[in-house]
Amino acid sequence: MAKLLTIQGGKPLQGEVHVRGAKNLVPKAMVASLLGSEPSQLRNVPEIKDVEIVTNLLTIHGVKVDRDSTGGTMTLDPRETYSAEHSEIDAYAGDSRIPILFCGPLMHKNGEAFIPDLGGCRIGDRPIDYHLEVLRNFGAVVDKQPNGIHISAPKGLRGAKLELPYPSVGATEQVLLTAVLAEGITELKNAAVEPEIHDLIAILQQMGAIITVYTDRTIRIEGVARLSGFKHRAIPDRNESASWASAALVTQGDIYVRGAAQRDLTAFLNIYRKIGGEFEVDEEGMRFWHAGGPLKPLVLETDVHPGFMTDWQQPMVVALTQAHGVSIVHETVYENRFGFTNALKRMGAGIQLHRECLGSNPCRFGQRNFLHSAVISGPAELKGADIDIPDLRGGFSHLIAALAAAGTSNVTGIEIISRGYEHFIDKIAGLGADIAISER
Ligand SMILES: CC(=O)N[C@H]1[C@@H](OP(=O)(O)OP(=O)(O)OC[C@H]2O[C@@H](n3ccc(=O)[nH]c3=O)[C@H](O)[C@@H]2O)O[C@H](CO)[C@@H](O)[C@@H]1O
Ligand SMILES: C=C(OP(=O)(O)O)C(=O)O
Repeated sequence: MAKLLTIQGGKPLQGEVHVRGAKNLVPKAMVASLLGSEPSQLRNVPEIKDVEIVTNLLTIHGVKVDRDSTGGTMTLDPRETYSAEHSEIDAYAGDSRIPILFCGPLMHKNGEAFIPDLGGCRIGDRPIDYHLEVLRNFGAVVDKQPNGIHISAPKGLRGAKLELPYPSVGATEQVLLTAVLAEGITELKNAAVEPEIHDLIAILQQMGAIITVYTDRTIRIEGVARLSGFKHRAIPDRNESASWASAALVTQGDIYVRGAAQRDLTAFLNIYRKIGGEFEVDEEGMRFWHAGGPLKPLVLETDVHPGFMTDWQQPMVVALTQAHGVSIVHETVYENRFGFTNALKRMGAGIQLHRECLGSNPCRFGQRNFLHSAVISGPAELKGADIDIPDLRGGFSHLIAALAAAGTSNVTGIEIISRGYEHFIDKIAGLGADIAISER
């Protein structure tokens, strides 16, 4: 039965939440364990849906995955890996984007892989052309099938000179996970350099890989014949941290995020301070609060790292609905990431979407028919509404808006949020929100 979350808004969120390992790193570290000839250990693993999906996918390929019940420590033993049945793999079609990253590791282990159709948030077309192009350059043969792709390496995988058209996070990870055991040297230009990529590189280096990152977005990988296991503590989830920080700001609250790391939030914190949020840092985490006085409008463009991340855009848009004046947000990473603003408008927010680029960052969407710039006029008095969650970050931003709004919101589709936010209902309740869960 589907769950209904009822929120009585208007209470400042106050207290502490604990953020564990990053959704955008942990499942990939789990995939990396497949490359090893020995078991690996991953710490700081959150209980989120994407981890569960990847656990199941690894298990049907013969990897033994165990985790302790509370501490978040996972062991992954890939010594008896085999090719899973298509019918078993099909069960995971449409669930997550991570299966595409099984290509390289499974080809190295089994000579072939079947990858189900991908899921993930519907925030644009999300093609996998860069992934397939780099894999073909390594020598892979790709066969598109009705419900996925079959990929094989009849002549083995060889290092290649590669350049991405855009610094895609997933395609960069695809190259790393394939090149480390490919024969010879791989050079990747225009690579993504997000903190989660650096964490994955640290993991692969522990396993025995030789990887050099240059300052000009070039990554060089010298293939090795064998990799061992790793023991690693996953970096904290900077997107979850930014979401709680935004929740503190919008509800005029005060939240200590245990586990948050300042280093990976630089671009977010600059904007947070400009709009009127405050933060302080200690060894264990970060405290975020509303500094008092009216929030200030601003101009914001999303970008690849080290820019303002696209996954921070949605909670920040909710904060900007409360700023006194007109703000502009130019989304340059995904062509269709403002769908969540429809519900905010129904709640009373003043938001207009435009096809033009309202900003100066180079953007692939300006000459095309995409509503990828937003003009936000505030402050708006938000009112509770019925909301069906459309995607992960947009969905969490709806919760923030409902928590700040006057009156009652009835929220469905909250299962989507558990793909990336661990125990979020308990956390919101623990911060003093007036919420109830029922079945419908
Ligand atoms: C599980 C995970 O880590 N998800 C993150 C990852 O997604 P993901 O790795 O899917 O995002 P990418 O960096 O690959 O996508 C960036 C852009 O490149 C385009 N593209 C990508 C691949 C491709 O083959 N062809 C192509 O055109 C995409 O459509 C998008 O416009 O990085 C995004 C950008 O930081 C984040 O929002 C997601 O939270
Ligand atoms: C877009 C996101 O995730 P995914 O790539 O898993 O869909 C996200 O985490 O906001």
